Amino acid sequence: MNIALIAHDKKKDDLIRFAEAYRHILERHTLSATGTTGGRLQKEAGLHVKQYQSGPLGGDQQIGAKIAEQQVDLVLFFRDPLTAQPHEPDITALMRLADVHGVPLATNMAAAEVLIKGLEHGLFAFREILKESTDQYDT
Ligand SMILES: O=C(CO)COP(=O)(O)O
Repeated sequence: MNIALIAHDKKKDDLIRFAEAYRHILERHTLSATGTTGGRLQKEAGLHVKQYQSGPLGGDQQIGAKIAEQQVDLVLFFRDPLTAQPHEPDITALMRLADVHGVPLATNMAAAEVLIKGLEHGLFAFREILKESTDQYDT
C-alpha cells in the first residue's frame, strides 16, 4: 500500500514516536511525506520515505494530486488543531480529495493507530477493488 505521512510542527514528535512504534508495519509499505516530516522520518525513524515539498510550499497539494491519481491508499495526517496554518486551503483540499477518492485519512494519533492496525490485519483489500473500479475510467 502507498501511505502518505504528514505532521504539523507541534505534532511531528508524536508522528516520529508513532513511526518508531509501528516501523515493523510501515517499512513493508511505500511511504511518502511532506518535506520536513519526510526528512525527520528518514533521519529519526530510519524509514525510506519519498519527500515532497514542505507543506506550506505545496507538499499537501502534491500529495492531494497523488490521491486523485489513486496512488495513495492511506493518509496519516497528525494535524495541529490549535495553530493557524498559512496553507489551510491546501490542507482542506487534500482532505476533500481523500473523501472524493475513498482514501482513509487519520487526522490524529488515535485514529492513526486504528487504521494502521487495520492495515496490519488486511482490512485494506477494498482499496484494490476501488482502484480497479476507477481504472475503467482512465484514458
Ligand atoms: O504543513 C504541513 C502539512 O500541512 C507539513 O509540512 P512539513 O512536513 O513540510 O512540515
